[in-house]
Parts: sequence; C-alpha cells; structure tokens
Amino acid sequence: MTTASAFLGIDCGTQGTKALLLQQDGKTLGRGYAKHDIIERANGAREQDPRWWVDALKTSVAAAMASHPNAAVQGIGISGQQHGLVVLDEANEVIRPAKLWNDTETAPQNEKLLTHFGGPEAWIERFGIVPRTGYTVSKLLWLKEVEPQNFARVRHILLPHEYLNLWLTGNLRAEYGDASGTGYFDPRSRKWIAEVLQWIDGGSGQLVSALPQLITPEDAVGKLRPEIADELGLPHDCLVASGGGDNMMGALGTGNVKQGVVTMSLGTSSTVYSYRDAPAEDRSGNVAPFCSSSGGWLPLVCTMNATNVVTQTVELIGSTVAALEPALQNTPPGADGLVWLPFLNGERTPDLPSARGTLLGVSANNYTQQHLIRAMVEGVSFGILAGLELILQGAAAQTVQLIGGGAKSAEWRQLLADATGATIQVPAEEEAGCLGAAIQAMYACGCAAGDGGSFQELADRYVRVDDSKTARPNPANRDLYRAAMRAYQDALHHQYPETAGSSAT
Ligand SMILES: Nc1ncnc2c1ncn2[C@@H]1O[C@H](COP(=O)(O)OP(=O)(O)O)[C@@H](O)[C@H]1O
Ligand SMILES: O=C(CO)[C@@H](O)[C@H](O)COP(=O)(O)O
Repeated sequence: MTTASAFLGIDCGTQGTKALLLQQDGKTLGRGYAKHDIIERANGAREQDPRWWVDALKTSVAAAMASHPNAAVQGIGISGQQHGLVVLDEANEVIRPAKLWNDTETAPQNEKLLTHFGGPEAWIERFGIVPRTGYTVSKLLWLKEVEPQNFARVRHILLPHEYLNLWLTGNLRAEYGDASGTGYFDPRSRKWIAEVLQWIDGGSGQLVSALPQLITPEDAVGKLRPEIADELGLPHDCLVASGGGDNMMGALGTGNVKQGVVTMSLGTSSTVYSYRDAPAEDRSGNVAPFCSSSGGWLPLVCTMNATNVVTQTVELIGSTVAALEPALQNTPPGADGLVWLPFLNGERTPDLPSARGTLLGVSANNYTQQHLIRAMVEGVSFGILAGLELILQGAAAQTVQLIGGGAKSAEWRQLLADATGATIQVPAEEEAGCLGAAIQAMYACGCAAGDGGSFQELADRYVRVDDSKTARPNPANRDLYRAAMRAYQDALHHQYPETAGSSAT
C-alpha cells in the first residue's frame, strides 16, 4: 500500500506560528501553534528575534505531525508576516532583532525617502509604489542612521518567510509577492529598485549585493537540509516551495486567484485585497500595489490595529475574546455615540504613523464595558471598511471571504455583513495562510501541473466555504451602520484634520 502524500503549510504571523498538515486528498492530518513574543517600545518600535520564529516553527510542526509522525511529507510552504527586516552577517547570523511590519519608529526615515525621490507622485511614476511606514525600505535607512555598526555588518537582507526558507534549505531566495512589499521592488517590472538601495548605502553597492536571488512564486527554494529534515522528522527529499507574504498565501487559501474575489483578514493587522490581472496604481499610497503569488497582482489595504486591540482591550477588562459576542448583541450600532479611533501604535491607512488612540463621546449612558467593546470592534472594522471601498473602486461588495482570528466571532461577522450589505463567508479552513502555503507546496511538487492545472485548479480542489458561518446582511441595520461610520469619519477628521478629503478614510 502506498502512503498518501502530505504537505505542510506554515504561517508565521505576528502573534504566533501555525502549522497545518494536509493530505493530498484534502484531509487535515494535524495542526500546531506556537505563540511569539514581541518587543514593544513606546517610541513605536515593534521587533522580534527571527530565531524565535524558527523555535515556533519547530514547535508547531512537531504538534502538527504528532499523530502522523511518518506522514509522507512531499512539500512545505511558508507564509510569513510581510515587510519585516531580517539582517544577516557574512556567516548568515542574525545581526539584530527584526523590525516588523507594524514598527512605526522608522516614520522619519520613510518621510526622508519619500521626499528625497520627489514625493508620492514621483515614487509611483519612477518605481510603481509609494512607501508607507512599515514597509521594509525605511527600516534599512533607520539601521544606517541609528545603528551604523550593525548596518556595516549587513551582508544579507531577508523578509520573515525568506529567513525561514533559509533555515530550512540553506538557500537565500525571494519571490515576487513578498518582495513587492519591501519598497525597493518595482511591482510593475518585478525588479529590485537599485537606485533606492544605492542612495541608502551611499553608492557602496552593499545593499544591492545583499539582496536574495529572485524566483517566481511557482519555483521551489530547494530541498530541506538533511540535518533539518532529521530534526523535524521529515523525508530528506521534501521540497520547500517559494512561500510568500501571509496576505499572498491567504489569497491562495481563499481562492483569490481570479478577478472579483475579495478577501478580508482580521489578524493583528486587518487587510483587504482582491486579485487583479494588471498592476494597481494608487498615487495616494493607500492601496498597496503588491504582486500576488499566483502570477498577477494583489492590491491591498492594511491597517495596523486589529486583533491586537481586541486582545489588549479584553485583557484590560479582565475578560476574554468571548466577551465580544454578548457585547455586540447588547449594544446598538454606533455604541450610543461612543467612538474609538483604535490607533494604539500609529496607523498605516490612513497614513498616521505617529497617531495614538482616541475615545470620543463618552457619556453616562455609554460608559460600560460592553459599549467599550462595541466601539473598539466598530473602530477596527470601520477603518478596514474604508479600505474595502478603495479596493472595490466604487463597486458594491457582494461577497467577502473573511479570515484571521477575528473571523471566529459570529457577531463581528454579522456587524461586517450589516455595515457593508455584503455576504460574509468564512472558509472551511480557517488558517487560510497555512492552506495557501500548502497549496503552493503542492504546486511546486507538480500536483497541479501533473493534471495540466493551475493555482485556480488547486483552489477549486481545496478551498471550501463553511456555510454554517455565513453572515447575511440585515437591511434593517444598514442605515444605523451608515450613521455610525459617518460618526467615525467625523471623529477621525476632527482628531486628525490632515485626513479630511483623503480617500483612505
Ligand atoms: N472568537 C474570537 N473573537 C474575536 N477575536 C478573536 C477570537 N479568537 C481569536 N481572536 C483574535 O484573533 C487573534 C489572532 O489572530 P491571528 O489572525 O491568528 O493573528 P496573527 O496572524 O497576526 O498572528 C487573537 O489574538 C485574538 O485577539
Ligand atoms: O503589513 C501587512 C500587510 O501589508 C500585514 O498584513 C502583515 O503581513 C502582518 O500580518 P498579520 O500578522 O496580521 O497576519
């Protein structure tokens, strides 16, 4: 009897790493999870040591393999939080903790980069992207200015999923999707922007020579290093796919590989994205013009404050995420006038890297824990719903695939359905980043090509909706949410007048 092939999809998110062991027939064989620490400083620094991700990968893979230690794992795909800067010396050793996608300490450096090359319009014309604080590029300039000794030691620059691929295979590689979030990669031509890197390193060539080799998202990075295969208990011929950014892998895992599909993720960040056959061009920088990891593009809007705000709020009131359900049931849309701008650590969209949170409209009749929870969920939601409008370019939302930790909340799903008028669907595989990474591993191993297939064919085979979680809009609530969203926008413009008139709000 031949053993069925299996694939590992691993998602290194901000709060933790998840592993999914999937049999080729679609059966889930196991899952694992390991939490990450995060270094947070009041100046906006958000950092993690890349070696923590390796430890979390080992723990989560061990848990996923626990009940099938002899699974015939043919391929691995790694999905990773985007934009983090991993810097390595000539021995491939980590020089300092990685500054993450939600680090706002580098806002001054981002401003310098924008200005030096002529502002947002000029960036779009010349490079196809407007860098926002959080993208990798400002972290490089920050390192040069603030830690010159560390900068001088840099020989390799990698993103989080690329670092894990290096650990697995020994190979330094990048693929288009995640590379397109660096700010030094032109998403139109799919080439590195040497000019920007040369300005940062003063023309020494240090940074260009530190770039990993680019491969297509269909290519593999290589085979597991034998000692790593032994440590993880995996076959020596197991292939490591290119992997990619967590949003690109989330797209594969939600069937977002053709035009018209919309995915929203409520993780530490909230994101909304929709596959396109042509590059996006948004001169404001609100819509990130990223490449997809399926041959096209993935315009995306990201806010920096989502389930991190949920976690901190429920902890503050000595509760758990279960508190969301009664709070949303027992309070009306608009939270009786309580508005929360949830910018705990600055914001990317709207472009307010130095912003902090604001509670407005506190009164005797809304000063309750349940109102606070509703105002928090509404604040997080209304921010990303403004992004949904940008992604849809004026079209009405019909159906949205909802993923990430927040998708677990039935009342939050209903709020999104009522506020948008769209049907909110949740994929049967909640860990869409893991599924997307496993799908990519299957692709790299020829599981689709063998059938003359494509990512679309694999998505058709493996992506399912969990109908029991579908939320349909209640028209009775639409006007209430319209008013609540207007109140949120008014509060935003009041607090941050520079956002008035911006399309991201
Ligand atoms: N039932 C729930 N309702 C609302 N939020 C939830 C629920 N379950 C988990 N979460 C939130 O989701 C978070 C994890 O989201 P996740 O998408 O895994 O984040 P990341 O990928 O950034 O690590 C948790 O920390 C928690 O705040
Ligand atoms: O910065 C972005 C997208 O541009 C974030 O979406 C990160 O990719 C982090 O993702 P999560 O940890 O929230 O899943």
